[in-house]
Amino acid sequence: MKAFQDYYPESVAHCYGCGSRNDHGHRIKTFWEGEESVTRYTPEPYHTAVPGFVYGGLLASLIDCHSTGTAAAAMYRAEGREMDSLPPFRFVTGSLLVKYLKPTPLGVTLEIRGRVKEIKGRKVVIESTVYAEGVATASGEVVALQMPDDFGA
Ligand SMILES: CCCCC/C=C\C/C=C\C/C=C\C/C=C\CCCC(=O)SCCNC(=O)CCNC(=O)[C@H](O)C(C)(C)COP(=O)(O)OP(=O)(O)OC[C@H]1O[C@@H](n2cnc3c(N)ncnc32)[C@H](O)[C@@H]1OP(=O)(O)O
Repeated sequence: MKAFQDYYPESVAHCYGCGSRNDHGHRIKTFWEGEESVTRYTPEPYHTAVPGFVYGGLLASLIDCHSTGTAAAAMYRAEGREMDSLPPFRFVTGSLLVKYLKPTPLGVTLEIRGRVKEIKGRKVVIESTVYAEGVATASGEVVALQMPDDFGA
């Protein structure tokens, strides 16, 4: 089964969090499970905050890219379109709010689960939660915006 990120065109697949063409990045893979999107990721020992626990910046990065990918996939779903149909939906992060609920242990596979909170025009709001062995350790809200044609101009 193809992940959301496998549909990103090669020309924009360089993102540190989710680009398949970034050898140094996290290269997350996200899939639908019913109404929720799911990413599974196992942090490396060097992703340490204090010994035994995951660095919060990594968790923010995972929530960010999990949520922007979910935003794009949700927009395709809302319009009843296949994810390889044109024109592509490209989303960037407008805002990212992370709440660290409990220390996140290293050495286990994390599960990030996302839900669509709102779709309005070019804006999609996604709520995502990080689970470690079934315990919610961080939650986030991402406002994702369709990338303007003049992005970076
Ligand atoms: C399933 C996939 C299928 C295939 C997909 C195909 C292709 C995918 C292609 C590429 C994927 C590429 C990369 C991977 C994806 C993500 C990468 C990870 C995330 C990042 O690492 S990405 C870098 C960090 N990111 C930036 O570098 C953004 C810099 N910034 C801007 O480029 C503009 O600032 C922008 C575009 C954000 C907004 O500009 P704009 O002109 O479009 O906005 P506008 O004024 O029209 O507002 C419209 C509505 O958004 C609300 N709104 C506006 N700005 C907001 C904000 N900041 N926070 C919260 N809400 C905001 C307004 O309040 C209004 O809301 P309302 O309608 O409710 O009033």
